[in-house]
Amino acid sequence: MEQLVGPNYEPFPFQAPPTRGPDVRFPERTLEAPPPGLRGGDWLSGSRGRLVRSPGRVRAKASERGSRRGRRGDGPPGCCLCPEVHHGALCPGRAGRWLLGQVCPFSKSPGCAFPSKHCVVDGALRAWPVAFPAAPRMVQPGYPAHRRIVEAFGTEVLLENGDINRVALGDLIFNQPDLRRLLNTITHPAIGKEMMKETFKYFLRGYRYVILDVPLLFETQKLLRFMKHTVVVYCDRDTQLKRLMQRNQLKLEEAEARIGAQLPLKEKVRLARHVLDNSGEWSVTKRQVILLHAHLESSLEYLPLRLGALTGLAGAAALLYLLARCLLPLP
Ligand SMILES: CC(C)(COP(=O)(O)OP(=O)(O)OC[C@H]1O[C@@H](n2cnc3c(N)ncnc32)[C@H](O)[C@@H]1O)[C@@H](O)C(=O)NCCC(=O)NCCS
Ligand SMILES: Nc1ncnc2c1ncn2[C@@H]1O[C@H](COP(=O)(O)OP(=O)(O)OP(=O)(O)O)[C@@H](O)[C@H]1O
Repeated sequence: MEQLVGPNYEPFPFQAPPTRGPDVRFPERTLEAPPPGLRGGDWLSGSRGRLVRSPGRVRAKASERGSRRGRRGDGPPGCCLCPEVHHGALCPGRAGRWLLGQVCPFSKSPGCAFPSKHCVVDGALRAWPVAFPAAPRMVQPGYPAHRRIVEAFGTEVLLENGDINRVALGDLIFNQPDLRRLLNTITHPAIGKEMMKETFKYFLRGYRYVILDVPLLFETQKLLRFMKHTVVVYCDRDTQLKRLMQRNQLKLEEAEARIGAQLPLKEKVRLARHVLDNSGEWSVTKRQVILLHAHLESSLEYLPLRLGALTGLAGAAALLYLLARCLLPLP
C-alpha cells in the first residue's frame, strides 16, 4: 500500500483517549452495544433535528428519535441516518448534516467515501456529526443554481420531471474543463453560502465542531483559510476506480475522467492535516474515524471563537442597555 506521509500529516493514533464513551484504543469492543445504563438511541445523531452529543447533555427530542431510528432502546443502536441497524455495514447513499463547532472539512476524491454517509460509526460514536451535502440540494428545481444551469447548458441537461440529468451534465463537464469551470462558477457560490449558513446555525446551537464535505477543498482553496482541520479520505487508485465504477455504473474512461477532474489524491494527502485510509474494510476505517473524532472532541480549539462571540454578545447587550437608559425617560 502507498505510504501516507506529508508535511502536515498527523499520524494516528492521536492523543490520549477520552475519559467517557467508547475506548478509542479498542473501538471494536464497544461497537456492539452501548454501555450499561445507556439506551441505543442515546448514542446516535439524527439526520435532521437535534443531534445527540452524550448522555445527559444534548439529547434529540424523543419524537425525532423515534421517527428515524425505530424503537428506542431496542438492542443495538440504529444507524444514524436511517432506522435500520448497521453493524459496520453501509447505509447506502443517505447523508445528513454534521455537528458543528470548529470547522473541519473532509475532502476526498471520487469514490473514496465520506464515512458518515455509510454510518462508519454506527453507534460507536455519540457525537459524530452527520455530513451536510449542500450540492445536490442546490441544483434542485426552484433553486437559482438550477435555473442558471439550464440557461448555460440548455434543456438537454434536464430530465422530463425538471431535475438535472446527472448523466448528461456529467458527460459534458467531466470531458470539457471549460464547461466544468462554468458549472463551478454557477454552483459554488450557492453551495458555499448554504454551508456557511448551516455552520453558523450549529455554532449558535453550541456544537464543538462542524464537518463539511468539500470535494474541491484544495483545488479552489476558498474555504481553506476558515478551516482548522482538514481531512482527506484516501484509498488506493484501483479500489477508488472500482468503487466509483460500481456505484455510478460507469465505464473505466468515465470513472477516470471524474477522478481526473480533481487534484491527484496523493497531492490531497500531502496537503491534509489528517488522513483516513479507506482502502480496506469498513471496520478499519471506522477505527480511524473514532480516533479522529476523539481527538476533535477533546480539543479546546473551539473555545476562543466561542468566548469571542460571547464577549461580543455581552458587549452589545450592555450597549443596548445603556442606550435604552439614556434615551428612554425615567419613570
Ligand atoms: C456534475 C454532476 C451532475 C455529476 O453527477 P454524477 O451523479 O454523474 O456524479 P457524482 O455527483 O456522483 O460525482 C462524481 C464525482 O465527481 C465529483 N464532482 C462533482 N462535480 C465536480 C466538479 N464540478 N468538479 C470536480 N469534481 C466534481 C464529485 O465530488 C464526485 O466525487 C453532479 O456532480 C452535479 O450536479 N454537480 C454540480 C454540483 C457541484 O458542483 N458539486 C460539488 C462539486 S464541488
Ligand atoms: N471501505 C469500504 N468497503 C467497501 N465499500 C466501500 C468502502 N468505502 C466506500 N465503499 C463504496 O464505494 C462507493 C463510493 O463511496 P462513497 O459514495 O462514500 O464515496 P464518496 O467519495 O463520498 O463519493 P463522491 O464521489 O460522491 O464524492 C460506495 O458505493 C461505497 O459503498
